[in-house]
Amino acid sequence: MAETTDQYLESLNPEQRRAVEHGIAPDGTIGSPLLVIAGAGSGKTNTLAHRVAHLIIKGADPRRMLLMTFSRRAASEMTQRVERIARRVLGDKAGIMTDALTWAGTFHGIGARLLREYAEAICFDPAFTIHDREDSADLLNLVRHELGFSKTETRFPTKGTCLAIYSRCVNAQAPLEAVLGQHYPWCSGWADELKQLFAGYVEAKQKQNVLDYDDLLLWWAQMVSDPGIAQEIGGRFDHVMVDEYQDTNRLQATILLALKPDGRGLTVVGDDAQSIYSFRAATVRNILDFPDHFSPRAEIVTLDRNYRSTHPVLAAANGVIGLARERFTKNLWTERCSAQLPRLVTVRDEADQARYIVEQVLSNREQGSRLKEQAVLFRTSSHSGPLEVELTRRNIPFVKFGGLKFLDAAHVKDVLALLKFVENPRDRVAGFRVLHLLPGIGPASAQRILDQTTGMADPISALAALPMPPRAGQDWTAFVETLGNISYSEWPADIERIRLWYTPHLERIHEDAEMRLADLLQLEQIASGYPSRERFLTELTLDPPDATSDRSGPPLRDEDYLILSTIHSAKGQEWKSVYALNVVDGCMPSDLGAGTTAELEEERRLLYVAMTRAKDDLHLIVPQRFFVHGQAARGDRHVYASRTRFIPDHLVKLFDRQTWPAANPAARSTPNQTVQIDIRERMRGMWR
Ligand SMILES: Nc1ncnc2c1ncn2[C@@H]1O[C@H](COP(=O)(O)OP(=O)(O)OP(=O)(O)O)[C@@H](O)[C@H]1O
Repeated sequence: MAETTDQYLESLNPEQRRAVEHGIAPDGTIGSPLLVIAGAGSGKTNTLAHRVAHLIIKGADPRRMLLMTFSRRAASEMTQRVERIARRVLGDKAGIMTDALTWAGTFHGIGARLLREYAEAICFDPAFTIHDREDSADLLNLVRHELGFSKTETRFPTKGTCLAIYSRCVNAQAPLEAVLGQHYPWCSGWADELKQLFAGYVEAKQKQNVLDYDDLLLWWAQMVSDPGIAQEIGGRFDHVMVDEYQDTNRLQATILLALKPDGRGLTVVGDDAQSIYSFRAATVRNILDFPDHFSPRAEIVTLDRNYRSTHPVLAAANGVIGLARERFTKNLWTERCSAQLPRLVTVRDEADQARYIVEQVLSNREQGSRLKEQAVLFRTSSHSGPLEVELTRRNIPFVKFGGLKFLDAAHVKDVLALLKFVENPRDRVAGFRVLHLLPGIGPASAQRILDQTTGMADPISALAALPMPPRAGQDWTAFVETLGNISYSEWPADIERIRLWYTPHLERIHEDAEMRLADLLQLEQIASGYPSRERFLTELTLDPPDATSDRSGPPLRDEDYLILSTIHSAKGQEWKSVYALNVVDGCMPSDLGAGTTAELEEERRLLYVAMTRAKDDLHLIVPQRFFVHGQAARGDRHVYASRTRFIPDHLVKLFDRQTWPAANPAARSTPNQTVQIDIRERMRGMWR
């Protein structure tokens, strides 16, 4: 039976309830801005979902709500939660109302939609395609060659570095010189050339009608710098809500302020202690400065009761974050008691680390805990290698999040490139990739073909009219025919046509064609869930599916499997048991992140994020030696490691310290190190 009063709010604590009910007046006037500082596991997601549901129940129009989350998955989970809450009052009408929440998505995704809608007002062609990071680096590289910078005597920064510099300037809205000085001092001597390169890059993008990731925010920010457009877009939404605000950058803050200059109807939620995306120029200042942008100041609600973790787990996490240099949120508290301290486990090396985890995971499963309730977290995707081998050997299914993405695979990129090329035939990066697939067409002829066609009014017809390249033969005819068919076919039939065209090339290029073909079928499956080619390409480029089931084969949805995830991808999630790999200096903090104080602080927050994912059971594992990653495939360089500096001696008492396996001298004697034979000497002796 439907609830009549606000019973659905009764499960909330007083602070959560204050955040949910803030500024909702019976006469429908829109309330003042709200900042919710929500500690880990304090019910941030739950609170935001209740707020949206409460707004809908009290009569707000879901079509006039803009809800921005960190990933598309988070947006759809949020919408489902809203529906579940609203259903208690609205019954079946709840589904209709939440289906009308069409403006829920990521900042970049929403930006892309608005730019298409307002393209005319900003003199832009709405049929633009979006370059992912790799496409952007390729285009930048092309411009770098054209300007002759790749042939400089001293080494010009690589395409990846150039893109990172460009991206930071754009997102942090900082001048090139400042970015070079602060983050890339070794590139400071190239400031003039980099400026030329970036100017050329911007020109190339415009000519080809492509935008990169950063452009989606940059163009959006530029668009709303026009007060008329800002008012028009801002006026479409009564409520603008942003989750994970600690991981937004300056451009995103600029956009929000332009949409809602007086802050009415604006809600942002976040936790400064979990800010882990500064490499994307996210700044924790956004959340700290938010209240003072408005007059009167934004209302602040702090959620500091943690519902997720037991007291000992939380005490250890509080201990780690308590040593942070700058802190704004208070310590979290919980009522969940337990006698089990988190474990700090010393193992000999990464192989033992993997064995320890398997032993624990299986013993938990024996005791009734599903694999899915357990997660192994790591700083960098490559750290899980030895564990993946052990899991595969022991037949334990797992799914890995973070690291290599499905869409990074060459064959998936090939198919998407053709789709992108049909969508926007001026996109030279896509065109180049596709032409390069044809036998007999090398880089020079691909460039020549694009030169002859991309400037034409109808590049695809122009391409079809070109004389057949001498060495391409029948492959050329099939290609041109396919292009023609796709540009007129109905979505999602296009993608099947492309697969049929691509299959012989796949078989020619890759030995393991059969496996790769399975990925393409999966891509087709994903595509059928999107209403149009444009939406499919946009959404997929902006927020690619990130699970790879690696060697274990793709598990079915309702099967049980262990979760492996980078800490970054574990954001917002929780598990009964959590195992953190390589809690040693060099991994946490990572060697790469141990430069500046700010970087080091972010590494500390990463460990905090990992620890606060655990509900009952937390294992931090410290291998005494580990292999240095990034060396040649079978390199065997290893280093001796020490416990992370983020857990100094005085915090160790918060943990149950263990050594695994328990010392057993008979079973595991260390090799006798006294010299018995000197083989090197023998070898030399052979030639004397
Ligand atoms: N009022 C409440 N009463 C009981 N349980 C709650 C309450 N609010 C939240 N929880 C529970 O607390 C846990 C954490 O909630 P949620 O995932 O919303 O936290 P979060 O703040 O988003 O966490 P994080 O920022 O660490 O990702 C969930 O299991 C949720 O069901």
